[in-house]
Amino acid sequence: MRGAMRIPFTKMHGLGNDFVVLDGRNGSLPAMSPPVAKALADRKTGIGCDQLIMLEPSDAADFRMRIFNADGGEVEACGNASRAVALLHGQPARVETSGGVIALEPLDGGARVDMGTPRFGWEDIPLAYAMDTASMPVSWESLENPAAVNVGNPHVIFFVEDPYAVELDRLGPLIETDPLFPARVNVNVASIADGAITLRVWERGVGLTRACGTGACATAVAAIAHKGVTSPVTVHLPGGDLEIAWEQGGTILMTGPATTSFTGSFEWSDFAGDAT
Ligand SMILES: N[C@@H](CCC[C@H](N)C(=O)O)C(=O)O
Repeated sequence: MRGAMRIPFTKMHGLGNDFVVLDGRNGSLPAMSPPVAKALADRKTGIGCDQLIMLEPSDAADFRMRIFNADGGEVEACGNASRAVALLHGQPARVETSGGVIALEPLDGGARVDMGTPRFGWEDIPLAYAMDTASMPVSWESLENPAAVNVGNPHVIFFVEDPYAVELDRLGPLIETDPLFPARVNVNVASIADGAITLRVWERGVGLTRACGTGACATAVAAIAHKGVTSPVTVHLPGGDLEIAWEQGGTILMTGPATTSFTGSFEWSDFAGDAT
């Protein structure tokens, strides 16, 4: 068993989607694992967050960002955390994620992030079998014919009259875990009015969040590609607004705020036990 090891953290959020960020860019931190991430994310017995973000050295970019959902699962991308990390880093950077290399540009009070190129192939989402991802021939009660887009992580998008009339807390988990999505999926319900998008998201591995950056990117891309919406587009989320720009064949630019809430430290063995 190791001796005491105190780990500093920064608590941050993007539009109320909140993160515990552990800065191991100099290689100083012990290895993160799903059970430790889940314990730290617990809002009653841990620090509490939607995503645990671990920064590590990288051979492919300026540093690496690893993303763990509150359920402990490691995932490929997180738009809001990317802006938070841009704020923390304080200068432009290329960042390796398991969903691809993204580019951060800090702005006053937030950041612009190049989230890379969206993918539309059914194998890219991934789906369990071939189908049209512009209007999928599937439904869950009143939610039907979603679009699917992978923006580093997998999303389905239902365009509806009123996203706030959808029982997303009940339907979200059914869709997230449907066998059609072998990697599970993030579930977006959106409406379009006056050239802008209103969006709510059931996040894979978390549940309802106040905002989802990749959800905003995926929904904006689907709206531009399939619904005639013009880029750039404002996406209204429960926690606030993001601006998303995308042209066919190009990369997605996401602009929005990020905030540091507080800093602190914890004892590694309180969360990792004897695992290290
Ligand atoms: N909150 C995030 C998305 C985090 C990952 C997502 N829940 C997944 O499982 O893919 C964002 O701002 O993009």
